[in-house]
Amino acid sequence: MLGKVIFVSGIDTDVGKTIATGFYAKKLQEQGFSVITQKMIQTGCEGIAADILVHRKIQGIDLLPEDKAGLTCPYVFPYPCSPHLAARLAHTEIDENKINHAVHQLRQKYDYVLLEGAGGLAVPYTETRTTLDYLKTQQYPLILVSSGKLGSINHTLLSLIACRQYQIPLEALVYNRYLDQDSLISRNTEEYLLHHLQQYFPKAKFIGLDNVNIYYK
Ligand SMILES: Nc1ncnc2c1ncn2[C@@H]1O[C@H](COP(=O)(O)OP(=O)(O)OP(=O)(O)O)[C@@H](O)[C@H]1O
Ligand SMILES: C[C@H](N)[C@H](N)CCCCCC(=O)O
Ligand SMILES: [Mg+2]
Repeated sequence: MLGKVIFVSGIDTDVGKTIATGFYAKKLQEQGFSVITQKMIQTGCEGIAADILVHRKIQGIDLLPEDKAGLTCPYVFPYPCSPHLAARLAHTEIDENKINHAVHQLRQKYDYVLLEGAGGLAVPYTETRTTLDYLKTQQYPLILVSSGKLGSINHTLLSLIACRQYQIPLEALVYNRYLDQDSLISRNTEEYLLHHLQQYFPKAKFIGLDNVNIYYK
Protein backbone atom coordinates (compact mmCIF):
# COMPACT_ATOMS: atom_id res chain seq x y z
CA MET A 1 0.00 0.00 0.00
CA LEU A 2 1.35 3.42 -0.96
CA GLY A 3 2.01 5.97 1.78
CA LYS A 4 -0.16 9.07 2.16
CA VAL A 5 1.13 12.36 0.75
CA ILE A 6 0.23 15.54 2.62
CA PHE A 7 1.28 18.79 0.96
CA VAL A 8 2.45 21.70 3.11
CA SER A 9 2.00 25.20 1.75
CA GLY A 10 1.57 28.59 3.33
CA ILE A 11 0.08 32.02 2.95
CA ASP A 12 3.50 33.32 1.98
CA THR A 13 7.20 32.55 1.98
CA ASP A 14 8.90 32.62 5.38
CA VAL A 15 5.60 31.87 7.18
CA GLY A 16 6.87 28.71 8.92
CA LYS A 17 6.17 25.89 6.42
CA THR A 18 9.51 24.20 7.11
CA ILE A 19 9.05 24.34 10.87
CA ALA A 20 5.47 23.10 10.56
CA THR A 21 6.56 20.25 8.26
CA GLY A 22 9.26 19.09 10.67
CA PHE A 23 6.92 19.43 13.63
CA TYR A 24 4.13 17.45 11.95
CA ALA A 25 6.59 14.76 10.87
CA LYS A 26 7.84 14.43 14.45
CA LYS A 27 4.29 14.06 15.75
CA LEU A 28 3.54 11.32 13.22
CA GLN A 29 6.79 9.56 14.18
CA GLU A 30 5.76 9.69 17.85
CA GLN A 31 2.49 8.00 16.85
CA GLY A 32 4.54 5.14 15.38
CA PHE A 33 4.28 5.98 11.69
CA SER A 34 7.21 5.96 9.26
CA VAL A 35 7.51 9.47 7.85
CA ILE A 36 9.71 11.28 5.38
CA THR A 37 9.57 14.89 4.35
CA GLN A 38 10.26 16.20 0.89
CA LYS A 39 10.73 19.66 -0.65
CA MET A 40 9.07 20.06 -4.06
CA ILE A 41 11.54 22.70 -5.26
CA GLN A 42 14.18 24.51 -3.20
CA THR A 43 15.54 27.86 -4.30
CA GLY A 44 18.34 29.84 -2.70
CA CYS A 45 20.77 27.05 -1.93
CA GLU A 46 23.01 24.35 -3.42
CA GLY A 47 23.47 20.70 -2.52
CA ILE A 48 20.96 19.16 -0.11
CA ALA A 49 17.92 21.43 0.29
CA ALA A 50 18.17 23.75 3.30
CA ASP A 51 14.58 22.99 4.30
CA ILE A 52 15.28 19.25 4.36
CA LEU A 53 18.17 19.86 6.76
CA VAL A 54 15.81 21.72 9.11
CA HIS A 55 13.12 19.01 8.84
CA ARG A 56 15.66 16.36 9.92
CA LYS A 57 16.87 18.47 12.87
CA ILE A 58 13.31 18.93 14.15
CA GLN A 59 12.63 15.22 13.60
CA GLY A 60 15.79 14.50 15.64
CA ILE A 61 17.28 12.24 12.95
CA ASP A 62 20.33 12.26 10.69
CA LEU A 63 20.15 12.76 6.93
CA LEU A 64 18.48 9.81 5.20
CA PRO A 65 19.77 7.89 2.17
CA GLU A 66 16.95 9.45 0.16
CA ASP A 67 18.27 12.92 1.09
CA LYS A 68 21.76 12.08 -0.14
CA ALA A 69 20.29 10.56 -3.31
CA GLY A 70 18.37 13.79 -4.03
CA LEU A 71 14.98 12.06 -3.88
CA THR A 72 13.68 14.34 -1.13
CA CYS A 73 14.29 17.44 -3.22
CA PRO A 74 14.31 16.84 -6.98
CA TYR A 75 15.06 20.47 -7.82
CA VAL A 76 17.55 22.75 -6.02
CA PHE A 77 18.43 26.14 -7.54
CA PRO A 78 20.95 28.72 -6.30
CA TYR A 79 19.03 31.95 -6.83
CA PRO A 80 16.65 32.74 -3.91
CA CYS A 81 13.54 33.57 -5.94
CA SER A 82 10.37 32.04 -7.38
CA PRO A 83 10.94 28.55 -8.82
CA HIS A 84 9.92 29.55 -12.37
CA LEU A 85 12.65 32.23 -12.43
CA ALA A 86 15.23 30.19 -10.50
CA ALA A 87 14.83 27.37 -13.06
CA ARG A 88 15.17 29.81 -15.98
CA LEU A 89 18.33 31.29 -14.46
CA ALA A 90 19.70 27.77 -14.14
CA HIS A 91 18.76 27.01 -17.78
CA THR A 92 16.45 24.25 -16.59
CA GLU A 93 12.76 23.50 -17.04
CA ILE A 94 10.94 21.98 -14.08
CA ASP A 95 9.32 18.69 -15.10
CA GLU A 96 6.40 17.65 -12.89
CA ASN A 97 7.01 14.02 -13.83
CA LYS A 98 10.40 14.14 -12.13
CA ILE A 99 8.76 15.42 -8.95
CA ASN A 100 5.96 12.85 -9.17
CA HIS A 101 8.45 10.01 -9.70
CA ALA A 102 10.38 11.04 -6.57
CA VAL A 103 7.15 11.26 -4.55
CA HIS A 104 6.07 7.82 -5.79
CA GLN A 105 9.37 6.21 -4.79
CA LEU A 106 9.06 7.64 -1.26
CA ARG A 107 5.41 6.53 -0.97
CA GLN A 108 6.50 2.95 -1.60
CA LYS A 109 8.61 2.99 1.58
CA TYR A 110 6.96 5.40 4.04
CA ASP A 111 3.52 5.62 5.65
CA TYR A 112 3.57 9.42 5.17
CA VAL A 113 5.33 11.78 2.78
CA LEU A 114 5.07 15.42 3.88
CA LEU A 115 5.76 17.44 0.74
CA GLU A 116 6.66 21.10 1.35
CA GLY A 117 6.03 23.56 -1.45
CA ALA A 118 8.04 26.66 -2.34
CA GLY A 119 6.60 29.93 -1.05
CA GLY A 120 2.83 30.35 -1.09
CA LEU A 121 0.05 28.57 -3.00
CA ALA A 122 0.06 30.70 -6.15
CA VAL A 123 3.81 30.45 -6.74
CA PRO A 124 4.70 29.51 -10.34
CA TYR A 125 7.17 26.70 -11.09
CA THR A 126 6.84 27.03 -14.86
CA GLU A 127 5.65 29.92 -17.02
CA THR A 128 2.12 28.47 -16.98
CA ARG A 129 1.67 26.42 -13.82
CA THR A 130 1.52 27.33 -10.14
CA THR A 131 1.43 25.16 -7.04
CA LEU A 132 -2.37 25.51 -7.11
CA ASP A 133 -2.44 23.80 -10.52
CA TYR A 134 -0.14 21.06 -9.23
CA LEU A 135 -2.36 20.43 -6.21
CA LYS A 136 -5.53 20.42 -8.34
CA THR A 137 -3.91 17.74 -10.52
CA GLN A 138 -2.49 15.62 -7.69
CA GLN A 139 -5.35 16.14 -5.20
CA TYR A 140 -2.98 15.86 -2.24
CA PRO A 141 -4.58 16.98 1.04
CA LEU A 142 -3.17 20.34 2.08
CA ILE A 143 -1.77 21.72 5.32
CA LEU A 144 -1.84 25.52 5.01
CA VAL A 145 0.46 27.49 7.31
CA SER A 146 -0.71 30.91 8.48
CA SER A 147 0.53 33.36 11.12
CA GLY A 148 -0.51 36.19 13.43
CA LYS A 149 1.31 38.89 11.50
CA LEU A 150 -0.75 41.92 10.42
CA GLY A 151 -1.92 41.09 6.91
CA SER A 152 -2.33 37.38 7.55
CA ILE A 153 -6.13 37.46 7.63
CA ASN A 154 -6.24 38.70 4.05
CA HIS A 155 -3.54 36.30 2.83
CA THR A 156 -5.17 33.36 4.61
CA LEU A 157 -8.68 34.02 3.35
CA LEU A 158 -7.40 34.53 -0.22
CA SER A 159 -5.51 31.22 0.06
CA LEU A 160 -8.65 29.46 1.33
CA ILE A 161 -10.74 30.96 -1.49
CA ALA A 162 -8.15 29.57 -3.92
CA CYS A 163 -8.38 26.14 -2.25
CA ARG A 164 -12.13 26.13 -2.83
CA GLN A 165 -11.78 27.33 -6.41
CA TYR A 166 -9.14 24.69 -7.22
CA GLN A 167 -11.02 22.03 -5.23
CA ILE A 168 -8.00 21.32 -3.03
CA PRO A 169 -8.87 19.28 0.09
CA LEU A 170 -7.80 21.14 3.25
CA GLU A 171 -6.38 18.78 5.90
CA ALA A 172 -5.37 21.43 8.43
CA LEU A 173 -4.63 25.07 9.04
CA VAL A 174 -1.45 25.53 11.09
CA TYR A 175 -1.54 28.84 12.93
CA ASN A 176 2.07 29.78 13.57
CA ARG A 177 2.31 31.89 16.73
CA TYR A 178 6.08 32.35 16.42
CA LEU A 179 5.80 35.39 14.18
CA ASP A 180 3.41 37.23 16.50
CA GLN A 181 4.24 40.93 16.68
CA ASP A 182 1.21 42.33 18.54
CA SER A 183 -0.60 39.99 20.94
CA LEU A 184 -3.96 41.79 20.57
CA ILE A 185 -3.82 41.41 16.77
CA SER A 186 -2.49 37.84 16.80
CA ARG A 187 -5.00 36.61 19.39
CA ASN A 188 -7.84 38.11 17.38
CA THR A 189 -6.44 36.73 14.12
CA GLU A 190 -6.28 33.24 15.62
CA GLU A 191 -9.87 33.51 16.86
CA TYR A 192 -11.12 34.86 13.55
CA LEU A 193 -9.40 32.15 11.48
CA LEU A 194 -10.58 29.40 13.83
CA HIS A 195 -14.19 30.50 13.42
CA HIS A 196 -13.75 30.89 9.65
CA LEU A 197 -12.43 27.35 9.41
CA GLN A 198 -15.26 25.93 11.55
CA GLN A 199 -17.75 27.65 9.27
CA TYR A 200 -16.29 26.94 5.81
CA PHE A 201 -13.90 23.97 6.30
CA PRO A 202 -15.48 22.06 9.19
CA LYS A 203 -13.49 18.85 8.47
CA ALA A 204 -10.10 20.63 8.61
CA LYS A 205 -8.01 20.59 11.79
CA PHE A 206 -6.85 23.85 13.38
CA ILE A 207 -3.35 23.44 14.84
CA GLY A 208 -1.64 26.16 16.91
CA LEU A 209 2.17 26.13 16.55
CA ASP A 210 4.35 27.68 19.22
CA ASN A 211 8.14 28.03 19.26
CA VAL A 212 9.75 24.83 17.95
CA ASN A 213 13.24 23.85 19.06
CA ILE A 214 15.55 23.09 16.18
CA TYR A 215 18.34 20.89 17.54
CA TYR A 216 21.47 22.26 16.00
CA LYS A 217 24.27 19.87 16.98
N1 LIG B 1 7.25 28.01 15.24
C1 LIG B 1 8.53 28.37 15.01
N2 LIG B 1 9.50 28.04 15.89
C2 LIG B 1 10.80 28.40 15.68
N3 LIG B 1 11.23 29.11 14.60
C3 LIG B 1 10.29 29.47 13.69
C4 LIG B 1 8.92 29.12 13.84
N4 LIG B 1 8.24 29.59 12.75
C5 LIG B 1 9.14 30.22 11.98
N5 LIG B 1 10.38 30.15 12.53
C6 LIG B 1 11.62 30.74 11.96
O1 LIG B 1 11.22 31.69 10.97
C7 LIG B 1 11.98 31.52 9.75
C8 LIG B 1 11.04 31.16 8.59
O2 LIG B 1 10.44 29.89 8.85
P1 LIG B 1 10.44 28.77 7.73
O3 LIG B 1 11.82 28.57 7.17
O4 LIG B 1 9.75 27.57 8.31
O5 LIG B 1 9.52 29.46 6.61
P2 LIG B 1 9.03 28.83 5.24
O6 LIG B 1 7.61 29.18 5.06
O7 LIG B 1 9.38 27.37 5.21
O8 LIG B 1 9.94 29.60 4.17
P3 LIG B 1 10.21 29.18 2.63
O9 LIG B 1 9.12 29.81 1.85
O10 LIG B 1 11.57 29.77 2.35
O11 LIG B 1 10.23 27.69 2.55
C9 LIG B 1 13.01 30.44 10.04
O12 LIG B 1 14.22 31.09 10.47
C10 LIG B 1 12.45 29.68 11.23
O13 LIG B 1 13.47 29.16 12.06
C1 LIG C 1 13.50 32.05 -1.68
C2 LIG C 1 12.35 31.80 -0.75
N1 LIG C 1 12.89 31.43 0.56
C3 LIG C 1 11.44 30.68 -1.25
N2 LIG C 1 12.21 29.45 -1.34
C4 LIG C 1 10.81 30.98 -2.60
C5 LIG C 1 9.73 32.02 -2.48
C6 LIG C 1 9.06 32.33 -3.80
C7 LIG C 1 8.07 33.48 -3.68
C8 LIG C 1 7.57 33.95 -5.03
C9 LIG C 1 6.52 35.05 -4.89
O1 LIG C 1 5.47 34.78 -4.23
O2 LIG C 1 6.78 36.18 -5.34
MG1 LIG D 1 10.59 26.29 3.93
